[in-house]
Amino acid sequence: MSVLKISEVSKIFAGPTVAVDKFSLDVADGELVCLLGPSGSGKSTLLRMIGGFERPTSGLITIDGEDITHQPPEKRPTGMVFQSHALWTHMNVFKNLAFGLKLRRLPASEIKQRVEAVLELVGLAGYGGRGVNQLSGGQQQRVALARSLVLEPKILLLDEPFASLDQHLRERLREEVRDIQQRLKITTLFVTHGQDEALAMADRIVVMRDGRTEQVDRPDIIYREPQTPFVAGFIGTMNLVEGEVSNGHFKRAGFAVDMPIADGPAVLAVRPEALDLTAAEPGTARVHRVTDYGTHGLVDLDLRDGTRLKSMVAHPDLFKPGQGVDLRPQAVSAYRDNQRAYRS
Ligand SMILES: Nc1ncnc2c1ncn2[C@@H]1O[C@H](COP(=O)(O)OP(=O)(O)OP(=O)(O)O)[C@@H](O)[C@H]1O
Repeated sequence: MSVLKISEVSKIFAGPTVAVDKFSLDVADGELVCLLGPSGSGKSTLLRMIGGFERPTSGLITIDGEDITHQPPEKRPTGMVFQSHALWTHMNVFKNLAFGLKLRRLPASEIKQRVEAVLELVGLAGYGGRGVNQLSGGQQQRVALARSLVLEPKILLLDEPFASLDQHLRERLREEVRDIQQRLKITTLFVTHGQDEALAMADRIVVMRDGRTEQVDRPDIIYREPQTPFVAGFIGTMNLVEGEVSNGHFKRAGFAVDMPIADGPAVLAVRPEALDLTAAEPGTARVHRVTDYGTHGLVDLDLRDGTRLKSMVAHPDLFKPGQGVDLRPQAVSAYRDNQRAYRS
């Protein structure tokens, strides 16, 4: 059952800049959807329109069937956590969380009980009396999350909430948020430009480009079956090779792959882990560099025209710079302009 329905929503800023361009999406109850895309692709603008902090130029947003397109933020059943958490520094943690509940005129005993429960949920039990400035960055971000959760929103909106934190803490917090989200079964939209974050957390990923959807799918499908060269190049490491298809073969500088599509220019996409190497002289390609990561190796290699590819290998010690290799791609996609991927 879809809870949130975004239909043909656009936002055009003066300029004019089309930040979001006829964007549509249905989000199911309890789902966590990541909006992923490069800087300027319209992720934050879209989220802000759902939260009521930006007015759509056109289109419709409904929650549980109710049109909320032009409702002010405080009237919507949404809670938003921003990158800069904007906690009230003159109030302690408890007061930060209690504020919104007081506005709703809840009895003091219920406020206390709800604040304590949510502090427990975000791993900050007993921190109510602390000043906000006495907390670490990660703890402040947990308080910001708690401040949204305590109001029991129907939909949680997170706009790069961990962007200012270091890598280690970011990974920990995203696991915590995923746990909390699943425990509460709260429908969540999460903006990030971290692909790892999206792959690790999301039920579905929306890859955005220029205010539009490039692909919406489960993370594993986005990774394994990117529908466009843009998605292929944006998520994970991908070898993208421009070449020509003729007589059922894709060709580039002596590198040939069966590709039973019509003749013409095409882009071939193959993941490093799907590009097997065997030693061969002179071979189709030459090893440029070998990097041993302990668990696996990465071989940088050059086709005869200098096109650089990457291959992931189990035994990096088998390869040396300057050595010739043949390439055996296991799973490839090929793209034509404006067409869906062909896979073999
Ligand atoms: N208030 C504004 N006035 C004018 N243009 C704006 C405004 N806010 C955003 N934009 C423009 O709209 C486009 C989308 O911006 P948005 O912040 O939504 O992208 P984003 O994908 O969230 O980027 P980032 O990852 O850098 O936050 C950009 O071209 C941006 O410059």
